[in-house]
Amino acid sequence: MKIYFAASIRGGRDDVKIYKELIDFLNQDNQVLTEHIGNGNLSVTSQSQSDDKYIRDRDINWMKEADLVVAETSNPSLGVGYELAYAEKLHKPVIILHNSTKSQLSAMINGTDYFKDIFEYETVSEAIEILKRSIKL
Ligand SMILES: O=c1[nH]c(=O)n([C@H]2C[C@H](O)[C@@H](COP(=O)(O)O)O2)cc1CO
Repeated sequence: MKIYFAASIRGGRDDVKIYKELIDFLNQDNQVLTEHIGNGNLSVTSQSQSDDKYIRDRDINWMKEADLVVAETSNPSLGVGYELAYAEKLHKPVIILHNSTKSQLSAMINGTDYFKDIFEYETVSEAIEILKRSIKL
C-alpha cells in the first residue's frame, strides 16, 4: 500500500533519525511516498521559499494517492497539523505516533474525533510494534 508519512521539517529536525527508522520499516512491505522526510541532509532551511508552492501541491497530490497517512507528531509542526486536517478532509485512514515525553499533543489533533488511532510511544521499537499491530503488513 501507499503510505504518506508526515513529520516535522521546518518545525525542527531533532528527530530525523526516528523518522528514517520508521520510514525504513514501513518501506519493507509498502511504498512510502514521502521518503525525503527521513533524509538527514534535508534541514530546516535547505529548501527555499520559492519552492513552497511546488512542495505543497506535490505533497497534496501524494496524499490523494495514499492509502494510509502515518504522522509522527512529537516535534510540533505547522505542516503536519495542516496535513492531518487535510487527511481528515479526504477521509484517509490516519495513524498518529506521539512521544509524550517530548511534547503534549495539540488539543486540535487529540480532540478531533476523526483521529481514533493516536498512539503514545517512547522508543522506536515500541513505535514499530504499534505499526505492526495497526497495519496488516
Ligand atoms: O520542504 C518541505 N517538504 C515537505 O514535504 N513538507 C511537508 C511534509 C512534512 O510532513 C510537513 C512538514 O511541515 P513543516 O515544514 O511545517 O514542519 O510538510 C514540508 C517542507 C517544508 O515546510
